Amino acid sequence: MEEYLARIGPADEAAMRAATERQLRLTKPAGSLGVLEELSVRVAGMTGVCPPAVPTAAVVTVFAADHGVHAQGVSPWPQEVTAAMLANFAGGGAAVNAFAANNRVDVRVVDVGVASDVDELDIVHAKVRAGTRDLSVGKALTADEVQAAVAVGFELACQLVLDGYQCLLTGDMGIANTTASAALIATFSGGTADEVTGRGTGIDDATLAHKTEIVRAALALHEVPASEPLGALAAYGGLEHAALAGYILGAAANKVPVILDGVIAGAAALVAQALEPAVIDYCIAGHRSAEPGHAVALKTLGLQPLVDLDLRLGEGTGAVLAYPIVTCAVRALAEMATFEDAGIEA
Ligand SMILES: O=C(O)c1ccc[n+]([C@@H]2O[C@H](COP(=O)([O-])O)[C@@H](O)[C@H]2O)c1
Ligand SMILES: Cc1cc2nc[nH]c2cc1C
Repeated sequence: MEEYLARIGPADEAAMRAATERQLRLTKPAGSLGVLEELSVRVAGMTGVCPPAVPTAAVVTVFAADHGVHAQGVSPWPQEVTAAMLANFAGGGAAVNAFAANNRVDVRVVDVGVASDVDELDIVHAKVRAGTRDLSVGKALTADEVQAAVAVGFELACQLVLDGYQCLLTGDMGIANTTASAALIATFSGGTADEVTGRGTGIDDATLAHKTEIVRAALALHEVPASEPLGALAAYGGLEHAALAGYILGAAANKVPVILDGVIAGAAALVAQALEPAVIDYCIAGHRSAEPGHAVALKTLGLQPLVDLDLRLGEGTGAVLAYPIVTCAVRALAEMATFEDAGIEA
């Protein structure tokens, strides 16, 4: 872990200054591209280059895992749906596949902790254990399991950058993972169980009240302070959250932008931020999920979401939807004429 964190430094100030100055010379009124201007400056800072290369090679990695807390009746869906959806991702039939095809984003699928074995050839088999233990009765993971899952995400991010990807997107699949997300978000934001617990895939009022009680009791049982991010992963899981935290750290270590999806990615990013605050310099919030804990997470992360369309699917759909906004922002900075080029008196 120390070795991973030592590789992460803050964004490049000189590249950001150059990008801010270049934005003023492009053929448009200053500030008229709104949030896209700031986004392009941030990408210059991440990559250390002005103007940065347009990140046309992008990949969304869907980390999948199961959750012992499913036994408490916190999700309306059977656990087997996690494994079934892995086969669907591999077959190209999920929403994330459709969005990715539309936006020319590659899809990688990783089994980091699915309860049953998925035999698909087209997925990365990196199972740390077959689902977490129930976070409502004890620790979800051991310290070694946390470390192993973080390493899966970090090492994969490094490999993807070696493969030529210039932008990494987060995705997740795991029935019951909005419960673990809520506990993690409460830990790092200081929010209450009521504020961070939501309907996930879609539960009724009675199940929401029960799920909120599970989160409240788990927070009281484990009492992990925000200063112990690995302890929080051990207490609540999940294996996909740990792998996502590693993946986000890996993107930052390689100076590559990482576009975050919804509430699961938000929870994982909070873990990464607690481990190394500079990681946020490399994070772009793709969207704001309808799950209430996500807005709380984004506030603590200090990130403004690019898209807000009431999505609450996961899989990386919100990140893939936001990706062309990122390429437009960078392409404008890189390819627009300056007033000088165009012979326009500014
Ligand atoms: O990305 C989000 O913000 C999001 C919000 C609600 C649900 N999900 C997805 O739904 C699953 C978890 O929902 P649940 O109700 O089983 O906890 C998991 O596969 C997530 O990818 C994802
Ligand atoms: C069908 C289905 C697809 C999903 N994709 C991400 N989470 C999901 C949960 C369900 C239930």
